Amino acid sequence: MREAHSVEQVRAAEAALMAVLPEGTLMQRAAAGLAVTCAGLLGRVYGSRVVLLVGSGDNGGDALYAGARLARRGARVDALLLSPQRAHAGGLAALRSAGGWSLPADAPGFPAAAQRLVAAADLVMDGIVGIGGRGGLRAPAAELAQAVGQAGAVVVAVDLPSGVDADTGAVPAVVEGLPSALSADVTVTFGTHKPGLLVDPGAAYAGVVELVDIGLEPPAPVLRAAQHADIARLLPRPARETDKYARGVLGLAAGSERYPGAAVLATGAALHGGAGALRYVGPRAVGDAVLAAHPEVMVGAGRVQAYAVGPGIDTGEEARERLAAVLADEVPVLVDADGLTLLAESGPKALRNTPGALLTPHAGEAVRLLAGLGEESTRAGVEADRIGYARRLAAGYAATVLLKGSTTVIADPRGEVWVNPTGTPYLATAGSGDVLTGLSGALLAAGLSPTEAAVCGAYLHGLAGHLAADEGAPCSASDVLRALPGAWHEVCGA
Ligand SMILES: NC(=O)C1=CN([C@@H]2O[C@H](COP(=O)(O)OP(=O)(O)OC[C@H]3O[C@@H](n4cnc5c(N)ncnc54)[C@H](O)[C@@H]3O)[C@@H](O)[C@H]2O)[C@@H](O)CC1
Ligand SMILES: [K+]
Repeated sequence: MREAHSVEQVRAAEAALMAVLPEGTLMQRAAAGLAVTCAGLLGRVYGSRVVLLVGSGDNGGDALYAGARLARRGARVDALLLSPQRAHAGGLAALRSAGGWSLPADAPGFPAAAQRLVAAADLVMDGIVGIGGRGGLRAPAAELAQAVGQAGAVVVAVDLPSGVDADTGAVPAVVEGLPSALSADVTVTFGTHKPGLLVDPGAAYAGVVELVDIGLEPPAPVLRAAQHADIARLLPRPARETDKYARGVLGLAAGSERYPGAAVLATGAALHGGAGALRYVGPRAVGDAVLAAHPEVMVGAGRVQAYAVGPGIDTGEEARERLAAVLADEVPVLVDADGLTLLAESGPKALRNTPGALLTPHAGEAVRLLAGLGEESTRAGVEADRIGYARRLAAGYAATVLLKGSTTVIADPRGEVWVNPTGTPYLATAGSGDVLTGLSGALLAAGLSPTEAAVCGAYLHGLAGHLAADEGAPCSASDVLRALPGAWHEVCGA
């Protein structure tokens, strides 16, 4: 499990540790880990060319001390001092005594000289700002970031890519064609992950994230991201004596005569979700289409362990009755798509008899659900603060909320938040949500909690998206569906 802590939590944990350690210990631990990663990326340190982008705070100090370690091993290290008067004094002295060079930003001819050094570098270390950064890159850092992007060097961000908001992953808009954040191949982060490394757009800037343990003992995380092993532990596996009913039966109320495809896709995905059986509940003609595609499905109402309701059911009176019938069954329920639009009309009271609910809105549906709580919002507002809105919805509806998007965020009513690390833009395709609903619904029926079903469903769905788009070709929701068994194999080690 990857865990992320807020800047405030990191600062508090750092203060507690610094109170009992000799001064400078934490920075030395950070710099040592950073230098090891950089040396690994360089392969041969002796004779390599390393450029440090050094800002005015301790993030620059980390870069300078790590640069000193590489210089001692024979690398040519040049530090570009973006705030020459405020560069970390101890770090700069260490670099110089190790044989490294520095070039202050106020030196004559700095821009051209700095760009030449960047163009010739094997590795660039971004120590402009870390958790103390506010807002995006400014001149001259923004010009350098552009030069770094055009150079062939490996880019290593120190703690987090400069310009990325550590707590939210937000990256300010591009100004005058210059990047507002540095794009890294590898980020070496200290003590714990920062939320901005796990949430887009920040996550996309961070590249591969490596964690260096510096001994921090932070409290409960503000954000979690599951890994293969976490998902493998949660996924249902049939025991020897199990029968199909013990494995869980999912009731699926999806599709309408207008949108039969949603039912077929959701059913197909549910058959790959680990439940023992599936009951389709809906119009006769849609049931026939479902049966034609998936003969293993039972058609018609009956006893189920969980329901998934909503994709393609439409929003008329008949759909309202279907949703009400599902919610009256008092089993855990997943509500998606049209089901969410209808739920938003009645607000959280419609879920009062439900033992556990999972809501899976995209940003537009989230706006409707928020209106059901009496809160006005916009799509853009939700996109810009995904974690905050997912939390508010989870608390307001007393349900787990899976907010779909470039980074899918899952919040539970207690305020715990997960981000899904496996997403891909290829999943932004018609019917993709129906696949997620069927899959997560089946996991719910198999006995996972709404939050576990959301975390595992989003994870497998994302992996399947990657597998389906493996050749870089656009894929359809049906391709994602076909890739689901491959995603299970990947997670469970086949
Ligand atoms: N907190 C910890 O536990 C540890 C922190 N360390 C390092 O210290 C960093 C935090 O250091 P600081 O608190 O000094 O803060 P930073 O070095 O992240 O940045 C703060 C400095 O940057 C300036 N600044 C802020 N936004 C800017 C922008 N957009 N453009 C240009 N300059 C900007 C500020 O005026 C301030 O001088 C961490 O990210 C990490 O790299 C490590 O040395 C080890 C331990
Ligand atoms: K940085």
